[in-house]
Amino acid sequence: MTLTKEAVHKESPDLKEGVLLECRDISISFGGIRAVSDLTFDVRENEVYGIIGPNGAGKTTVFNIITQFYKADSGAVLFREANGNVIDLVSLKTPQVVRKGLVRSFQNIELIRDLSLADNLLVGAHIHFETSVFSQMLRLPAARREERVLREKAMQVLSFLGLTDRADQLAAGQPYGVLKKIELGRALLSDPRLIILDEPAAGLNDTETEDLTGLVHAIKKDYNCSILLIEHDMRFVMDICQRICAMSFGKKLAVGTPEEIRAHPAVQEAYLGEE
Ligand SMILES: Nc1ncnc2c1ncn2[C@@H]1O[C@H](COP(=O)(O)OP(=O)(O)OP(=O)(O)O)[C@@H](O)[C@H]1O
Repeated sequence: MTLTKEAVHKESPDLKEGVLLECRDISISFGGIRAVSDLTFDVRENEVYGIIGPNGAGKTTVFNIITQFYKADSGAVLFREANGNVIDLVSLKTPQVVRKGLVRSFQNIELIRDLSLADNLLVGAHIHFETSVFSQMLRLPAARREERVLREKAMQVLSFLGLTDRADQLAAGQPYGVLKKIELGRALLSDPRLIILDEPAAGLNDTETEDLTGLVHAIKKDYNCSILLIEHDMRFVMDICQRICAMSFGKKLAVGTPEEIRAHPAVQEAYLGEE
């Protein structure tokens, strides 16, 4: 029996129209510390959404809960798949979450210095291979075909990033801004529905940060995906996000547009200084 779209929705957890991801009442404790406490927020389709908060507010823990690296003590992480079906990610393991189109890029760049930028893009793409490890090892035709398609896709991503000229250059010795772009490129290679970025502007100079702002806008438009980010650089967050969730001590202080967050008294007190 084939299920109609309506039937799939009926059996799925409920998610508001236009919402891609919702963390619903998520909580987690480590020992006696409640790192995240009954937190609810949602990210819409094709939205850039920021999470801000002082050190230890629980931001990274939220990312770890979304990607199922940590299992929440309670709550749900609802996600709309490409076919419209809504699932609770809590029932999945991290690699399965990645296959659903949620990709995370880390604050620490993890590139292989002695590989070209193109090859660095392809590292990690193996998770999306359809062919078996066996056929990849034996380099059977199907595996070779798949590798060729991925390589072409990597070249498209490099072109999008403005790095075609550097495709064959080693990662070693590249400017930090270029390495950061390759990190982002890895996420793009996997047809993401949601890209999760941990402090993408950390360590970038002003020009590189401006460049990244343009790139995030272009990703949203050309790849038609959403971006969820943690960032301490307030100017960058305010420039780039449609909505922001401000956290403090594991709890939500406020959600709103950059203007609303900037003007929110509790947020001013917590992060921006009372002035
Ligand atoms: N695996 C863990 N074991 C024990 N405590 C943890 C663990 N992960 C996070 N915590 C605690 O949870 C709290 C929230 O940490 P988290 O790293 O999420 O904060 P953050 O907002 O990302 O901070 P920062 O901006 O400094 O990265 C902190 O008190 C931290 O020590």
